[in-house]
Amino acid sequence: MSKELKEYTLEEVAQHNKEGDVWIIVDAKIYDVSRFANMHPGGANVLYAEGVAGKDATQPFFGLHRHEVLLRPQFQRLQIGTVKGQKEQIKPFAPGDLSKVPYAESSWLTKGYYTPYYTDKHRKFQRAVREFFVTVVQPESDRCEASGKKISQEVVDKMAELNIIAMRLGPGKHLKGRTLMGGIVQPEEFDYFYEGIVHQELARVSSRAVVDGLLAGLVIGLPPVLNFGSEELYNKVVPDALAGKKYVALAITEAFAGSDVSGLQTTAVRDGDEWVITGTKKWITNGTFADYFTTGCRTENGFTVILIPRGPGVETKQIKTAYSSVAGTAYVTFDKVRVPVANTLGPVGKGMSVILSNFNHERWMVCCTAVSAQRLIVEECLKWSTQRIVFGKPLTNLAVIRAKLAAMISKVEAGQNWLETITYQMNNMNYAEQSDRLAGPIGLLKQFISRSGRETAEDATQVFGGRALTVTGMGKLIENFHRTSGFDAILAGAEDVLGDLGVRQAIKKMPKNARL
Ligand code: HEM
Repeated sequence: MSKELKEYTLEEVAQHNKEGDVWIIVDAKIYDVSRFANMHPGGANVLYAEGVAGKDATQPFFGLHRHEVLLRPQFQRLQIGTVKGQKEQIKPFAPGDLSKVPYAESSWLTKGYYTPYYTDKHRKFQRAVREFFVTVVQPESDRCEASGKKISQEVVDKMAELNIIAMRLGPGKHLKGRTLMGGIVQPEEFDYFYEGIVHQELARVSSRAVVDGLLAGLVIGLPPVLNFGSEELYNKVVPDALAGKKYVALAITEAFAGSDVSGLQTTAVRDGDEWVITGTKKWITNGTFADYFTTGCRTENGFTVILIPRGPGVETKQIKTAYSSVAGTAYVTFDKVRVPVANTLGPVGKGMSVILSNFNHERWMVCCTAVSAQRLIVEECLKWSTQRIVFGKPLTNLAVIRAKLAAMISKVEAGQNWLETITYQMNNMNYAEQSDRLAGPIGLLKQFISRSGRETAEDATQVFGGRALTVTGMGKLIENFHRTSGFDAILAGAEDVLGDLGVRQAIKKMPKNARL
């Protein structure tokens, strides 16, 4: 703040206690709200009340506002001084800083705790990623969550510069020769723990819809091109996609069939060197702005995946969903779209294995973002229940509130620890081993995390009360999480189906001679 701030005694502040001349103290800072009172969203009279006008209103203030209110430039300007002999206690975080609230960070990021998985390089990487997300992505994320507009090209370009888009696809040949996060980690060292950090940090600063809007379609739609496309197709599509210049969506689900991929009705009929594709796709993340659609099609001898560029015959329509339209969720129609046969991804008729190969990574990614979003809710609830005074005491004095906190902390810690065990397995297994041994555990983990998320959303709503029902204000993160955590239970495979998959895989592996 550039203007000179004077020091005043409590007695001096107390003189300014009436309409037209009101000062208040919040955390040792003195605000002249005389002119602001009539514009105050909470009304003028609350500022003239006894115990507020001319007084230290820190406690009631934090019962009604998030700290960020005071950091907005238009309100910072209201500060005229500080209280003599007092120092502010509630300081904003520097971008990149870790929270000191218990359980607000994973244990590997908490001072005094140890980890078998992460190194100091992971820590350095995490700090850089958080700093970037907090300074560049978060403000844009907040804007786009509210407006429903696509994330700006400027932010996408900055992400591409650091190769964050490429890193969201995990370790692999697509990272070769790239400078990752300014060179903190070399492409050949980049493991799934690094990738997990990117997903988890993204979910700390973004709503569920923004996590998806920030090119989640590409993260799930590009791997079939990377792994199954011809070299020519790879060169045509991948560099532009990873540079954030072209967007990709995975177009599998239909109104006719979701988790039951074999029931799809979009058809591709061969005509010389071209496929002619007709059908519709629903719930396609990033579909409204995608340039390419990695599309599941029914072909003569089975199911085939084909990359369809946006062009004649391709139409996309925004679907209104419970979360923000920043995710670009679309209804896509293909009307006799002609695509070169060279755009086929994997063998004709063997598309199921192309799609299935994608699922584990996608589900693991949802586990990363979902568990991180839950952790943020735990932090919100811990902060709120210690600062909120009811019947003269903090909310944490109530055993019923502490029981809710215990439940949500246990769930997030269980999810995180299981996630890290699976991530470690992914680092040590080749692709075939991962498919064989991890599809079941990842399905079960995703079921556990998404179910825990909804339970935590319910508990958090009870902790925050009415504040959890408004889109802005104290409980805004709880409201958003409560409204959108259900997406984790559906996208990338419905929760119940995935739980069942885990059990079916286990049954398949039961030893023939196992008996009680
Ligand atoms: C520098 C001083 C203050 C500023 C800049 C300020 C600003 C705001 C803003 C922006 C809101 C809208 C809600 C939000 O965005 O969180 C709000 C709401 C409100 N404010 Fe203030 N405020 C100040 C002081 C106070 C004080 C001292 C009180 C009373 C003790 C108060 C009582 C309220 C109430 C009752 C609401 C409505 C809360 C709700 O809808 O839940 N404000 N204020």
